Amino acid sequence: MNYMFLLMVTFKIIKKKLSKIQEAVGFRPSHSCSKQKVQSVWKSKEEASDHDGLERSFFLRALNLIDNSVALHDESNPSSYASWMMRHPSALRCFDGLMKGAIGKRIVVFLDYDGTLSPIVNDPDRAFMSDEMRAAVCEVAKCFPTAIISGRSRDKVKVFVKLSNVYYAGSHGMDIMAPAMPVRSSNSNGKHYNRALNTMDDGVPFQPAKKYLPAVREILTILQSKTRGIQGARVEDNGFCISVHFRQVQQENYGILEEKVKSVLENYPEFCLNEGKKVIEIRPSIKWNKGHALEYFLETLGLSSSSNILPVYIGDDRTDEDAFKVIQSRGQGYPIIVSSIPRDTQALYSLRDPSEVLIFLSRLAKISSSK
Ligand SMILES: O=P(O)(O)OC[C@H]1O[C@H](O[C@H]2O[C@H](CO)[C@@H](O)[C@H](O)[C@H]2O)[C@H](O)[C@@H](O)[C@@H]1O
Repeated sequence: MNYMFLLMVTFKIIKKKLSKIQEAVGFRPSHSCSKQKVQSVWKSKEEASDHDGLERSFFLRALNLIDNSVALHDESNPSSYASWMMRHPSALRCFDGLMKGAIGKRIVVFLDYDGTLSPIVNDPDRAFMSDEMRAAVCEVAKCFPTAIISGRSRDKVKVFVKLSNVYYAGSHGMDIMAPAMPVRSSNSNGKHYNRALNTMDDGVPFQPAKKYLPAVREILTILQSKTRGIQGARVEDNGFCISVHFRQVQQENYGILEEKVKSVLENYPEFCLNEGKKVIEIRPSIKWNKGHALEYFLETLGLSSSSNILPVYIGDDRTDEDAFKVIQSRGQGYPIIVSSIPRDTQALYSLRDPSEVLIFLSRLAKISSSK
């Protein structure tokens, strides 16, 4: 009796908390997004993840709500997040179905870093992943070939992840350390692909933008000096790409910063700009992205032409859409977006935030070890 009462009170508190968060996030239907709206949606997500994400995750974890679809149902605005979730259902809610679909197939796991394995934070140098997350990724990698594909430099993401049994690609896939030779896999015999990868050999680098490296270095130096006067602006060396962060820049200086970056790039026509989460990303204009990196890994793993492979890709950023598209066009695999707001995406499934990614990965590892 007391237990029931306690449970009801806790549930009410959480419901109240969640509705406050939903208000703060300002859910909007994705189908009616104009360019302007898309930008403000991104802004809302930033605010939500910065202020409310951790608190909400704490509450969900405290209740051990693995399937939170009920708690997330927005009754006052059924056309927004709830309808988006109908089109991009929770990968946790669908977990059993997804695993049924994976029987007899070889799962290969691809993970983005920022916003997926680690929460978005103000200081890019402090975007640490939790020990829990590291352990979950490690367990997954023992069961399935696993690669991290990040916009960061490969070295930096490796320093954050600190695992030796995963493959790494940095610079949005332009710096890959791939398996030295196709990995021979055991016949899955109708079971999940569970070839353990306990250690990683040195691998072979693949760097399709290598010839642009001297220009990247030049641009980096120029940008560092040109943006020095803008308080909060930060230039990050991502190997073959550069990030100019404006998360801590006063809003009235956004335009000035953007103009400076654009003026530098006028002298480097072979480079292009993309906007990420409060970051301008500069990269060589070559036809190579996270989707190509995914295909490259499959190729070097010796799995590319296999009809029964099942790539699972989890990511939260616009650059991850290229990988989602590849999975969609292969017609095999699970593209999963990490988002707490409706977004236009090629992903088929969703997870709200890194805390849900953690639960998903933990379940994935358990499923395999229980086979
Ligand atoms: O492909 P990713 O691994 O997701 O990398 C994309 C960018 O992630 C990082 O920036 C983002 O996360 C930071 C830390 O949470 C945050 O401060 C920043 O505002 C976000 O944009 C990274 O620092 C960038 O270089 C990557 O391009």
